Amino acid sequence: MAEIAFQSVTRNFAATTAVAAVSFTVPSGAFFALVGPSGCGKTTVLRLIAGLERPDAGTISLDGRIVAGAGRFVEPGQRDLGMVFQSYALWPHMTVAGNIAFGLGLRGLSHAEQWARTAEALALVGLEGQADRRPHQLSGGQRQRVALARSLAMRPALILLDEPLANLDAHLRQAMLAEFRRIHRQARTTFVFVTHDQNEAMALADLVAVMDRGRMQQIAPPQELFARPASAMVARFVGQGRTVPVEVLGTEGGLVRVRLMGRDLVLPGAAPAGPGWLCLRARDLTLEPAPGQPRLAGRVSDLRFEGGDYMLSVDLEGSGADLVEVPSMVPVAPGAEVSVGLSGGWVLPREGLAREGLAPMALQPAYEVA
Ligand SMILES: Nc1ncnc2c1ncn2[C@@H]1O[C@H](COP(=O)(O)OP(=O)(O)OP(=O)(O)O)[C@@H](O)[C@H]1O
Repeated sequence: MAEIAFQSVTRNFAATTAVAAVSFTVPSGAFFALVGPSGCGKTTVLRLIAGLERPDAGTISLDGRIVAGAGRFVEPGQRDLGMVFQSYALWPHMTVAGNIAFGLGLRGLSHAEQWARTAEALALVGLEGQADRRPHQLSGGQRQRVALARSLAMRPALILLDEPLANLDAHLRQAMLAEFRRIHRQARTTFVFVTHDQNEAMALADLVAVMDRGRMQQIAPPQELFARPASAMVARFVGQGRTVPVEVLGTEGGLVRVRLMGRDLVLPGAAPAGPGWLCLRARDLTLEPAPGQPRLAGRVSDLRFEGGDYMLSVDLEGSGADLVEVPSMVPVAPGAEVSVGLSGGWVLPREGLAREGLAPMALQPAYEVA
C-alpha cells in the first residue's frame, strides 16, 4: 500500500495547463477516484503518478519518497505500481496464465512462484479455471479481469486504473463495480481510478477528487461531495445537482439564511453573506409540501417515467435557475402550476470555497423564516 502526495504540481502542454498547482494526499490503501469532464486533466494526474509525465513544477511523493520534483525523477518501472488500461493490452498469442506470468518471469521469479502468484491472482479476480484460455476466447469483462490480475500478481503498492470499464456495456459495468470493490478490499492495495462518470466514481471509491480545467475542485468521500459540494461545478457535476442563485444574508445556528424568490429561508450550507448558490437535488424537493415546509412556486415543463415513479422538470419561474427535478408519484401535465416543497439543499458561495474553509456540519432540514 502506498500514500500519494502531490504538492503544487503543475503540468503544461504548450499553451495548455493540463494540471494547475494541484495539491492533495491520498491515504495508503484508499480507493481513490479522479473524476471530471473530458479534458479536465485527470489522465495527466494519473500519468504523473505513474511517471509517464514529468511535472513542470511541484513535487510528487509515493509513501513519503519524492518520485518527481526537487531535482529528482524516479522512472515508472521503479515506482512499485501497476497500470490497467481500458484497452486491456493483453498479448493475444499467450494464454491467460501466460499473460499474467509474463511480468513475473521478467522479475526473475522461479516457475513455482510464478505459478503460485498467477493462481492466486486468478482466484482474486474470479477467473479460476480460465488459465489456459486465450484473450479472444474471453468476454470483455473477463479480459478486464485478466488485465487486473496481471497487475495484482506483481503485488504493487499502487494500482492505477485508466477508465477500465469504458469498453464494457452498462450491465457488465455494474457487475464490475462490485467486483472492483471486492478485489480492492481483498488486495489491500491503493487503487487510483480515473473515470469521466461520476456515478462510477461515487459507487466505487472511498475518496473522490473532482477536477475541472486542471484544478482540483474538491476531494472528499462520496457522501460529502454529494451533501456538501464546495463549488457550483461540483454541485452540478455530482448527483445531477441544480444550482439556484440566492442572496446569502448570514449564518444562523449552524445554518445559512438566504433570500430566494422574495422569501427568507434557513438552509444547510457554508457561505458568507453575499451572492450564493443553492444546490438542489431531486431528493430535496417534493410536490406536496408538508405544513410549515418552505415552498416555491413553479411550472411543470416536462415529465418522464423513471424507477416506477415520475420525475418532473419544473421551472421555478423568476428564480433565474435551470429547471429543477422533482419526484412525483403521479403524472403531472406539462404547463401545470405546482407548489414545490423544499426539505434540504446546500448553500455555497457564488465564487466557490476552499475545502479548508468549510466547517464540518451536521445535515439539518431546511425551514422557512416567518
Ligand atoms: N501529450 C499532450 N500534448 C498536448 N496536450 C495534451 C497532452 N496530453 C493532454 N493534453 C491536454 O491537456 C488537457 C488535459 O488532458 P487529460 O488527458 O489529462 O484530460 P482528461 O480529463 O483525462 O480527459 P479525457 O476524459 O478526455 O481523457 C487537455 O486539454 C488535453 O488536450
